[in-house]
Amino acid sequence: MTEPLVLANGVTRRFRHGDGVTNAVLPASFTVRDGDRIALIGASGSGKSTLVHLMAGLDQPSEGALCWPALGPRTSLRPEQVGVVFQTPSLIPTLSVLENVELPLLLAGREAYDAALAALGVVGLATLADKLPDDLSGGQAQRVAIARALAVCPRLILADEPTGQLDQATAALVVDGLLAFVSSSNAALVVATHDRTIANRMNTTWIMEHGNLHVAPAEAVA
Ligand SMILES: Nc1ncnc2c1ncn2[C@@H]1O[C@H](COP(=O)(O)OP(=O)(O)OP(=O)(O)O)[C@@H](O)[C@H]1O
Repeated sequence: MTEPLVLANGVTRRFRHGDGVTNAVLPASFTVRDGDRIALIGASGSGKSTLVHLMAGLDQPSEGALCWPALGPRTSLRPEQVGVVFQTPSLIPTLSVLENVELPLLLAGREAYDAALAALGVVGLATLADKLPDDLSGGQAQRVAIARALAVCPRLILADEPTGQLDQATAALVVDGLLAFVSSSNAALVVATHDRTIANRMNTTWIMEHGNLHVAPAEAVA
């Protein structure tokens, strides 16, 4: 078996504010492997985004061990090893669709044009390459954000409520784009979502409840 992409053992995240403390993630242990398709579901405020940020290396645990055995150290994860898609697409308005998708490739010193066009093709938007973000619908903009995260071919895609602002039909298209990519590359996908329809399209469901993560038993961190 190949090394896990993410390995967590007893990971917590606490936020202090004034005299109070929020336990956003209580001790959580889990593994993410190539090809996994995980839905992370739970009520608002249950800790999903906090967990996604930890898995992306955007944040660090208060306690516990979190590592990326197959990917390398936390500081080297993005954008090439781990692609992150947020609820709002945050495209650069003065760049074309294609240029937005090319950006992480150029920053990584890689060939950009063909890879960006291919990523747009995966999400069904190659014909919009020359448009500006303002010319796109919300769903199209989100699919461009997905193409931008996928263009570098990361082995792990983390999507935090990627369809939170979209109607059901558009949300399905966005998920089609994500699944098309992971099917073609064997990348792992973790999607935080309130939407059971989307969760049902993944092959594993993790449940967050008041900071408690319910998953299959995890491997111990060596
Ligand atoms: N930077 C922060 N500072 C203080 N508290 C925070 C911070 N980030 C998150 N929290 C708190 O941690 C808890 C979990 O928040 P989180 O955003 O992870 O939940 P969520 O399940 O993603 O919610 P939603 O579905 O509404 O996005 C909440 O009580 C939230 O207020």
